[in-house]
Amino acid sequence: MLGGEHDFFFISTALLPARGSPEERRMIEFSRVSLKYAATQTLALDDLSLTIRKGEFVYLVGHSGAGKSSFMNIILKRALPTGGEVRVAGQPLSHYRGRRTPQLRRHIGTIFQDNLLLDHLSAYDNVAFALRVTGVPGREWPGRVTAALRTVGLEHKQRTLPVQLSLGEQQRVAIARAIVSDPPLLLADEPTGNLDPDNSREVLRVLQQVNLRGTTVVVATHARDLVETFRHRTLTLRRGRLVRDDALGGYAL
Ligand SMILES: Nc1ncnc2c1ncn2[C@@H]1O[C@H](COP(=O)(O)OP(=O)(O)OP(=O)(O)O)[C@@H](O)[C@H]1O
Repeated sequence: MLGGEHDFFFISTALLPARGSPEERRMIEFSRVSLKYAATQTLALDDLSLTIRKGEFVYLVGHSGAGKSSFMNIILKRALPTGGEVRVAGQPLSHYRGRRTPQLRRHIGTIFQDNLLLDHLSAYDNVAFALRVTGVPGREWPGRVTAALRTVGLEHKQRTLPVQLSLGEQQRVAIARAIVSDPPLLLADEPTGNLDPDNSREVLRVLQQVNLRGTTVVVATHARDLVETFRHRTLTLRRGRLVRDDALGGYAL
């Protein structure tokens, strides 16, 4: 799948690395990136350099305030770096200005804590909503939505409203919504924040399954037990700097 159907991410070819080159296998590249929030003069990211390759599953860990959400927000262009360069799928983020910003976001699935479901829509309609906003033809919705809900084990709850679902189920609907458009990149910020251990492990299993289908997955988390149980490369941030990069995983805080 990599390099196949995910190629649609590569919009402008003029600026892109040559096919098959090491550069082409990179999904996220931060080169000496800084982010200072103007209002508070907080240096949230400090000269941060790192690379995440296509198809990787990576944890981002660090104490509260270490810069994990800021890292995600830069990738989504919710925050602009005050220094350095960021590339996503080989494309400099500066390429996605103005009306191109939605093009970028359309190809990145997000699972954020504040990513609430729409209360008045069923699980099915919440997931279909993601296809509607990305312009997928209506005839494709039933098959894709059902498949996404099946992936998260909720095929039988398609017509259920969020209020009638448990927190864990709601989180799984949010995951289905994030993966239904088959994004090449999935960013999850504390995806198990409000969940009990069983539901947290279930969410991790689903994210791993999505990763096995070719999606690059980045998970920011405080959940030490999950990082230790489901081992993947783990990047540790401290005060906006990368202080550890453990290829074999492990929680070193
Ligand atoms: N919009 C903002 N304006 C000003 N400062 C901010 C803003 N967002 C974050 N910060 C500050 O930037 C630093 C990094 O915050 P960030 O949210 O990236 O950390 P985090 O690692 O995600 O923390 P947590 O684990 O608590 O979610 C913190 O000092 C925070 O107070």
